[in-house]
Amino acid sequence: MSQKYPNKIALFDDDENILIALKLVVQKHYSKVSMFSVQEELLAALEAEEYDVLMMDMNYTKGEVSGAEGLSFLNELVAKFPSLSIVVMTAFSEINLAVESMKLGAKDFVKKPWENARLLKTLEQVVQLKSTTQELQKVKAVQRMDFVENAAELDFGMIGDSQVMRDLKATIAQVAETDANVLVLGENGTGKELVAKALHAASLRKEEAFVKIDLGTVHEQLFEAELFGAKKGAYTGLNADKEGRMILADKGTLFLDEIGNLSLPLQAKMLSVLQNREVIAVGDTKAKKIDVRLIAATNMPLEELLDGGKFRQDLLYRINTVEIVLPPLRNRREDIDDLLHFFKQKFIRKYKKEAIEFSPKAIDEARSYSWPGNVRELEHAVERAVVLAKDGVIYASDLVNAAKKEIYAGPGVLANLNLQEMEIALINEALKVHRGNMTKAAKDLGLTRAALYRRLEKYDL
Ligand SMILES: Nc1ncnc2c1ncn2[C@@H]1O[C@H](COP(=O)(O)OP(=O)(O)OP(=O)(O)O)[C@@H](O)[C@H]1O
Repeated sequence: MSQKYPNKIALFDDDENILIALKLVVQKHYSKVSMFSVQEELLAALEAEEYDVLMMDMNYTKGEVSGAEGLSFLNELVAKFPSLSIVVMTAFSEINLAVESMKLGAKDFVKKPWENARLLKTLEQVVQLKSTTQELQKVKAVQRMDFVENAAELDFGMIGDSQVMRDLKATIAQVAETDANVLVLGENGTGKELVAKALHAASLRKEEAFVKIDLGTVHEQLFEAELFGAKKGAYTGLNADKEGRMILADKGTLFLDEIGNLSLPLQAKMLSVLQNREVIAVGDTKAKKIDVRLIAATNMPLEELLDGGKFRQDLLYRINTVEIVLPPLRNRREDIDDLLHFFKQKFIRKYKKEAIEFSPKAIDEARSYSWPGNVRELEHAVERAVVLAKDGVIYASDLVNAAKKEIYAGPGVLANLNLQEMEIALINEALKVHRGNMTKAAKDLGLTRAALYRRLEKYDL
């Protein structure tokens, strides 16, 4: 290295001799190197100006050997300065401490006594990694904004670079221009509607209407009037002709969501409309021709849909010329990071917030969480975390734990309906979320501290 890197490096050790020895090695290669031996001074300096890398000794307190104090200080630094890259120094025998530090968010470690060349190599790699990540993030952020604005030309506004997502985008591009009917399958919140819109936006019908009908919410008796329209006076209270939504979709795309909810009699009606490509409004005698591209979606697996004759096979064959299956988020975890950052930026803009970062632990936990509500759950979790974020950091407890808690209390997902067992489960969950903090757990549970203690005793928790 002949030239100096323009990066700012902070060195932290309570042994001044070590600090000086370190500085002598590092300052030849970096334009600014500062030494700190007192925690408070280091914190003040990091707050006052931005450093790129901090190299810190994990056993900085004289006589302190467990490293616990070092870990807790590291934790504080990671949370307070998420964009600072931290390299820890540990004694040769303390590989566990180095591993623990990396888990908490340190970028690398150097063993003491150190070899100069190795130490500089580590530092150089960390600095380079940091600038590459920053560059990539910038490029990606710009690209993503374009995706949203130019969905059809670019990436359909669909975030995710996993193999599954790449294949999906290729399929969309391939199928969109044909007029083939498409059936989109996937759990709730996996992005089925987004796929339907992408198909429309990339199709030759993109200038025409995209009409969504949620079959889960259309009232059985109003189905025909809603879909096919109704003539004035066809039923009490109808004082003017009512345009059916299928007519609105003429020449465009009709998106039938929750197709699995359609009753058998309505399936028969739908089938005849699709076969004849015409609808008859309620109270009318004349049929109207319609030209729609049909996209249907359901969160039921196909076998379940067909199980026990709940869904007509002939209708299925009409709507599933092409099938697109969206896997749950837990099966494409590579997309989680991209989604987290995308939604964070989206909500920072929406709520006009200053820069916000995720703590490394928040990202780690988000990567391993199962996201039963898929992308929608992740989007909501990030939105809530952005709104509530303090000091520009989203912690794991604000993101994943909060999401888990919401799911836990949500309807239809309870493991069982036994009140006592649910009470125990909720108490355990609250204690976990608040890391054993009784006051906060009690508040969340809607109990006084005393009432919580009584229950802990009662259930022997
Ligand atoms: N790959 C993705 N990139 C960006 N946003 C996504 C992605 N997938 C889903 N979303 C967003 O997640 C939310 C849920 O997606 P969408 O409504 O398309 O899911 P869905 O499968 O149709 O859900 P449901 O079955 O509950 O109707 C939407 O806000 C959508 O924009």
